[in-house]
Amino acid sequence: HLDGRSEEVDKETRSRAYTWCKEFLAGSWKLISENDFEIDIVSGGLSNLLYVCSLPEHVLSVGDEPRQVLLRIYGAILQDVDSIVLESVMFAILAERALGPRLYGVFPQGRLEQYIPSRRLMTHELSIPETSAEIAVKMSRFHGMVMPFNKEPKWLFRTIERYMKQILTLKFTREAHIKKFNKLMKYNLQDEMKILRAMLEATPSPVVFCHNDVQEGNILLLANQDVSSSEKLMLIDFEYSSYNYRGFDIGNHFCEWVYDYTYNQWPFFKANPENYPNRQQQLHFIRHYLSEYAVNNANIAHEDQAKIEEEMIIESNRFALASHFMWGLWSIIQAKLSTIEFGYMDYALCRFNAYFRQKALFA
Ligand SMILES: CN(C)c1cc[n+](Cc2ccc(CCc3ccccc3)cc2)cc1
Repeated sequence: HLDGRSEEVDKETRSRAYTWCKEFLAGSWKLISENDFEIDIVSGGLSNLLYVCSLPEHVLSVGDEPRQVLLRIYGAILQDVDSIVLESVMFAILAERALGPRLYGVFPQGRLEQYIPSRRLMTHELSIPETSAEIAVKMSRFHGMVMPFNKEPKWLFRTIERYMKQILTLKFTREAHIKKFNKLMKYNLQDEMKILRAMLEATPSPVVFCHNDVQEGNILLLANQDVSSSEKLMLIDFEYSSYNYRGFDIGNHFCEWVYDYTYNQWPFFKANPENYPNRQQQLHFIRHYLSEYAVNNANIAHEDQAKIEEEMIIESNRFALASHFMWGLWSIIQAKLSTIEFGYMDYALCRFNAYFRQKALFA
């Protein structure tokens, strides 16, 4: 946009947004005219459309109404209604417990959220010690929450089984896909799924409320926080959160140190396997994760603490296998279904190669 103005928001959206803000927000939002109402596009993704709505400078606040809000309009990809309901309940509870953005309005087409001046983290920032320590504490707080959802740890293998079933029905036509798909099928993934399930059933891991996608794109770096603050980050995007094994959230996060999704040429991701956290970096994360609990039972003896840390390293690295396996399957499906320009089949191959390398180390 040559003149630096953000792209125009279409009239229809503008007027719906104005009405939602007028009806759901209090104070000066009721007093402004549609002309005064300011709205800019934040992201026009496929799943959700995001806009920032603002009061104009010359309109004074009446009370403590927010001067800016994030308008989320649920995208064309109609997720089933009950997953929207569940996700909205989850978002509202996390908001009330200050573990996520505030929630100002909920309606069938979308919702009004706190607009948080921030940027998303980049892959290379995950390994910065202070950043990694704060991610561990935020994950630990997330895991400490009691949520009104099913507490049976079904999500992991139900999801893997669902993806596996979908894959068996897929028919690839593009030559490039067929070659890679056949390579993947040589891995005999159905037998491998049984081996993985047996290994994880033998790996104790507490069932907690997991985020399930703690990657750089889902971690906000809050603006105007001073550098030394340990409250600089916020976990967002809870659409895949569920009760699940603690080890999955930690192991999956460790895997995400390797994959940079901002690579701007084919296959649009860059894998750096050498970036997977080493033992010292894993211990750093796990110690900060546990420090959140330690406040409660400070009297853990030194050697017990060392034993707990050692077991968590094994637990996390075994569940990292489930992350490779699940997102590898997910990516094969996306190679068929998605219209986004991304090397999903290459990504799947990458994750399964990592799976077999990691298995040789930690199985
Ligand atoms: C469904 N879910 C919670 C996940 C699915 C896949 N992954 C791994 C992953 C993450 C991001 C991507 C890249 C998606 C993308 C596609 C096009 C352009 C930029 C990013 C691929 C695989 C994590 C979580």
